[in-house]
Parts: sequence; structure tokens; C-alpha cells
Amino acid sequence: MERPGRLLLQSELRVRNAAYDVSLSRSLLIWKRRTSSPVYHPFRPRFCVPLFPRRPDPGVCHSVPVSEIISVREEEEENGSRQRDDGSWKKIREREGKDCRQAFTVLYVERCRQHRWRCAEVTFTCSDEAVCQHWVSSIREQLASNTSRPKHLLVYINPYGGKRQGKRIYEQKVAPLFTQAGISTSVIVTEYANHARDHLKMEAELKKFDGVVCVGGDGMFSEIIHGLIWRTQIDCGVDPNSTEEALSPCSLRIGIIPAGSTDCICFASVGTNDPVTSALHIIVGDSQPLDVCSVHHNNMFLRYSVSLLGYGFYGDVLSDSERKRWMGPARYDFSGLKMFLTHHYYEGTVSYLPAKGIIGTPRDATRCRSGCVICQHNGQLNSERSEKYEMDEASDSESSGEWRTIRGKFLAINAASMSCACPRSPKGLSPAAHLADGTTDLILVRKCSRFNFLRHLLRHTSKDDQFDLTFIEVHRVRRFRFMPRHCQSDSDLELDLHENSKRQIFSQICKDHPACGCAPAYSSWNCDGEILTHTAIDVRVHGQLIKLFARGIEELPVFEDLSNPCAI
Ligand SMILES: CCCCCCCCCCCCC/C=C/[C@@H](O)[C@H](CO)NC(=O)CCCCCCCCCCCCCCC
Ligand SMILES: Nc1ncnc2c1ncn2[C@@H]1O[C@H](COP(=O)(O)OP(=O)(O)OP(=O)(O)O)[C@@H](O)[C@H]1O
Ligand SMILES: [Ca+2]
Repeated sequence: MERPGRLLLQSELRVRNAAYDVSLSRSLLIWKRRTSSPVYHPFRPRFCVPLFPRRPDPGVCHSVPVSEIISVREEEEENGSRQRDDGSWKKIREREGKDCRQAFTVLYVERCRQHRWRCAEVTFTCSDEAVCQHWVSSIREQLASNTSRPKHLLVYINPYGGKRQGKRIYEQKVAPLFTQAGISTSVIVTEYANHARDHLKMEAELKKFDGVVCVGGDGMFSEIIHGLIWRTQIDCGVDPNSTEEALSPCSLRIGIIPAGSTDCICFASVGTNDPVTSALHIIVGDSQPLDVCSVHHNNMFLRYSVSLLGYGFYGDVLSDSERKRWMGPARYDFSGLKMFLTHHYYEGTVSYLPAKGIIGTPRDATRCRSGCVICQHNGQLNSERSEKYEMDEASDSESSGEWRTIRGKFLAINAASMSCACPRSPKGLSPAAHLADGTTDLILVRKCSRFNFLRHLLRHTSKDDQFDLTFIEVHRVRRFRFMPRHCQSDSDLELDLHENSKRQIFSQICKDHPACGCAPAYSSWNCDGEILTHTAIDVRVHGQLIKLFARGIEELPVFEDLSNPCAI
């Protein structure tokens, strides 16, 4: 609960021709109407920041955490009217009355519906120029003392992601906010796939920046983390391809301006896919750690994943949809329906190391939210574990008996390191998964009827528990392996040669009859929207390896009166 603390400044100022008591402490800026006693609004959030109105309601007491002030702007006087820093004219003097000589405008974060943030502003006028100057410099001092705010950012824009709006979104919605907040940027519009990754790996002068901004979708984000993680390991003398070495966490935070097709990493860490909200989280310097899975095949590094690693259904949807990129985001629905009707299942063996000593299970009703205590607790546990890393590796081995193995026929094998919430499924593939707890939720969908699979899929969009079905298992793990049946042993291989040739003939015949039930032997892995080149994989979670400019999804406002600083 935030209290105003020791006051740094207190004055009587005017807001839209009404007198206000305005105070500034290290934590809060409060403005309270003078003429009438303060009206307490029971339906306002904690800091009594107005919920929806764009302009401050002059009848109410307002407060804004200093950490959520974007900037302060002096209004310059010229010929009896005032001019903003941006050059637009504003007749403040006439409106505010003749006594008013000086004015300044505070831009701050305002919360709107569905976790969206907006930039609101309030203009204060003072009768004394020195008072005005004092206010502006005091607020600027407070903002400057906040070391978590970025000053220089490296921005990568994918002009071809999603609906191809990345450049326009950045230029129109994001860049003006960065300018207002005094953030300088170095912008690179990518010219080819992996441009951003390779630039980060080899060229970018990372020391010059306080963070990296990714304008694009999950695929573009994946490029950024591949570049950044690789570069961090090289700079720290860690072998980035090693299966056994503990990876060094990346110090630069990454901001995501959503401009892709799914944008699940943004949605699951902010609660909405809105470029302005993301830009504001970057400006205020939020920080949200994130788990990263490394994927290896026969000790060879393949890729990292932060959201979904999916074999079977989601792998097939992705493979099919890649050929339909021209359809834009709708390609996933088209391929989703097609793969649902095709109804392929795949045989294989899944082995996993259950996450021990942690709090939380995939069937919990609690959700990972801003300041999540489960992520804090389990994150701490993970860092203690990695300190005695050598011992852990020994206990990770099969001989320790901790590994569990499941053989079977699966429609889908999914590992969700975060909820994977997105507009298609607002609660996600694993609603209780955590952003930074050092684990991934392994969801096994065993072979079942189309009707049952549809029940499972439909529950991603309703309140019902998608895991409460006999053919679904879910385990919270910190490492897992998958081996498709056809890779298992020499004797299996002999059998497969025979079976595969039979299947290939069938798959030729049945290409146009997807519902006939003859399944291919292999699916492929969907790794955060990229197809993996191998099916037998070894996956390990690296707790909190990267950090986002985000704070996790905020709880909806609690209507509490004692925490209302205006009531004090
Ligand atoms: C009947 C409605 C059921 C709706 C069920 C919706 C479940 C959707 C779950 C979405 C999970 C997204 C996980 C995120 C993965 C990202 O790392 C990745 C990269 O962006 N995106 C995809 O792979 C993109 C994956 C997109 C998958 C879309 C699947 C759509 C399934 C549609 C099934 C239709 C059956 C209709 C039967 C009448
Ligand atoms: N200039 C470019 N030309 C072609 N491809 C690019 C370019 N820049 C990046 N890419 C690639 O485009 C792919 C898709 O980009 P992005 O993730 O931004 O959009 P999306 O696939 O529509 O959205 P999502 O990943 O959220 O489903 C990424 O894999 C990225 O490597
Ligand atoms: Ca996790």
C-alpha cells in the first residue's frame, strides 16, 4: 500500500480554473480540489486515478505514483497565449483567468479497461513563475532519480509481421511517446528474416543501450532472444550450445510492441496486445523476468522457447499455416480447423523431471500476476539450486530415479512455459503457468475421439478446466525429453521401415481425404511459432534467463478506502 511519504512540495495551483492543493512526495503526486471538501469515489482504484475519463474530473481528488509519471512539460507563454513544447497553441491564459502566468503539464499513466494503459495529462497553472519552475524541476529530479527507466533503446521493427503494420504502429503510436519521455532510439527496420538476431549477435553495440525493443510478433521476439542470449553467453565466456552449463542471465530488458499474428508473449505478460500500453511499460522502466527453455537434439543446440513447444496438433497447425502466410493471422484458424479434422495422432515416449520443492501446480486456481509470490519463491529456489549446479546435474541423471516416463499415442504434446494466453484463448494453454517460476507445464493429450478433442479445445475459451478430462495429463516439470516411437530402437526401426513405406503410400492416396485416419509417422515441433528440424528433443528450463519491460498482468482494481491517499 503506497502512502504519500514526506512532502517535497506543496502549493495551491489551478487546474482548469479551479483551485487545487497539489503535493509532491517521492512516491506520489496528489491534487485535491480546494473549494469543496474532497469527494471520495468508492469506485476508483487504489490511487484514485480516474478509471476511464481522459481528462481529470475537477471534482475529485487525484493521485499518481511518481513512478508512473511519463514526463513534465512547461507551457511557454507568448502574446497572452501559451505554446506547448510541441508547438501547438493552447489558450491557457484566457481559460484559466488573468492571474495565471505560468503553467506546466504532467503526463502520466492512466489505466483503462482490460489492462490497457493510456497517456493522460493534467495542466497546472501557477500565479508565480518561480513556483512553476520549482515544480517542473522537482518532478524532473524525481524522474531522473529513477534508475530503472531506460534512456537509450535499440529498436527492431519487422515490417512484415502480422498485418504488416509494424512500421506504422511504431512511428504513429510509440515513437512520439518515447520522444515525450526523453528516450533516444536507434531504429532498425529489418530487411530479411534473422536480420535482428544476427545484428544482436555480431554487430550491435549493446553497451550503448538500456534495452531492446521488438516491434513484431512472437517470431520476431524469438529472433531477439536468440541474438541476445547468444551474445550474453559469449560475453560471459559461457558455451551457448552446451547442454550442461548454466546460462548467464541477460541484463538488457526487452520491450515488446505487439505487431504480429498471435503476440502471445506480450498478451501473457501484460494482459493486452496494445502498442501504447507496451510503450508505457517500457517508459516507466518495468521489469519482468521470464523463463526460457533450451531445446537440444543429441546434445546439439536447436532453439530457445519461452511460450509454446508443441508436437502433434500445434506442430501440424504451424507447418500447414506457414504455406498460407499470405492469409495473415487468419491462417492459424484455417489450418487449425484443417488439422482438427485431420485428427492425426503420434506415438512416442515422453520422459520428464517433475519440478520438486516448488509452490504451485498446473491445476491451481491462482494465476501468475504482477509481483507473483510463486515466481519469487520458486525463482529463489532455482538460483540456490544453480549455485550447487554440479550436484543437480548428478540428480538430473536417469540413475537418480527421479525421471518419469510415459509411452503412448498422443494428439498433442505441449510444453507451456507461460500461460500462452492470447486473444484466441484469453486464459491460455496452461492458465496457471508462471512467467518466471523456472518450470514448464507439460500437457499430454492422448489419442481420443474428435468429439473429445473438441471438448478440450473449446475449454480453452471457456471457464471450464481443459485438463479435467480423462485423456489429458499435465505435469509441472523442469526438464523433459521426447522420442518419437520410430527413433526408439533398431528393432523398432526395422518395423518402421515396413510401416513407413506403407504409410507413405497411404498418405499419397489420402492427401485429399484427411479424415480417413491414416496418420504420418512424425509431426514436427512448434517452437514459439518456428518449426524445429528434429523431433527427438531434450528440453531444459532456465529460470528467469531474460527480462521484459513489463510487470506481469495487474490484478483488477480492489476497492479499498484506507489505501486511498486522498482520504488521508
Ligand atoms: C472451437 C474453437 C477452439 C479454439 C481453441 C483455441 C486454442 C488456441 C490456443 C492458442 C495457443 C497459442 C499458443 C501460442 C503459440 C505461439 O508461440 C505461436 C507463435 O506465435 N503461435 C502459434 O503457434 C499459433 C497457434 C495457433 C493455434 C490456433 C488453433 C486454432 C484451433 C481451431 C480449432 C477449430 C476446431 C473447430 C471445430 C468445429
Ligand atoms: N524483414 C523481414 N523479412 C521477412 N521476414 C522477416 C523480416 N523480419 C523478420 N522476419 C521474420 O518474420 C517472421 C514472422 O514475424 P513476426 O513474429 O513478427 O509475425 P507473425 O509470425 O505474423 O506473428 P506471431 O509470431 O505472433 O504469430 C519471424 O520469424 C521473423 O524472423
Ligand atoms: Ca514458467
